Amino acid sequence: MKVIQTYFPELNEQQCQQLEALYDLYTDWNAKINVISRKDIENLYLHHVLHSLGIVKMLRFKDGSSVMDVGTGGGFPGIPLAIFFPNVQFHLVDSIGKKIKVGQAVAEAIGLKNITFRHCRVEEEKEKYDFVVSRAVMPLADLVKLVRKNIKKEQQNALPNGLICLKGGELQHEILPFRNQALSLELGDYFKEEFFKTKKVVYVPL
Ligand SMILES: C[S@@+](CC[C@H](N)C(=O)[O-])C[C@H]1O[C@@H](n2cnc3c(N)ncnc32)[C@H](O)[C@@H]1O
Repeated sequence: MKVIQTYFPELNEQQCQQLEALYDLYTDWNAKINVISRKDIENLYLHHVLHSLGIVKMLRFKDGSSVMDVGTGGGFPGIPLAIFFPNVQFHLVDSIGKKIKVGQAVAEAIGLKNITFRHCRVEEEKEKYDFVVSRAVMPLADLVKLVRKNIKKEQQNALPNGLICLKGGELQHEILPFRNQALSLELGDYFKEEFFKTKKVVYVPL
């Protein structure tokens, strides 16, 4: 948890308490329904919470914005982002009902009010949002195809509406079709831990 406060000292007491509570909640839920690799639960804050907050380095969503997390699993990156941006509305979708149940239980336990959940495939979701976020769900080109319908026309943020993804490893070929519009950030430039050396945040306006 300390690592989160080191990089985001602006978090208030309520946000810190909510983040703090995640460890026990995910440890308990993960023992019943696997949403994080079991040996990785020890690294919850570094590998999952801080990684999710990497999206903040690309864009600070304006109050009143709406964001959909596609393939959220147990709530990443949606839950850490909903804690970080209490005045932004988040909608988390996943095609596996059991995983959505975990996210819902965690959000309820920490009293998150700015979050809704839906058990569905993103193909079925028709609502529109300012941004879509995602981690470890599908190749960029597939995601772009599926979520274009979910992006609002009206703009209110510092970047035009679009998709912001957390990606690892070699990305050149995935980004190629979008190279003229996409922006990518190396998370290693912001977070010094080894884990982030290969991690990137990619933005595609839609
Ligand atoms: C590897 S997990 C990643 C979960 C979470 N984003 C994380 O980083 O911990 C991929 C998730 O995407 C979901 N998923 C894959 N295709 C999907 C689709 N078409 N619509 C909704 N969810 C999908 C799967 O059910 C799975 O929970």
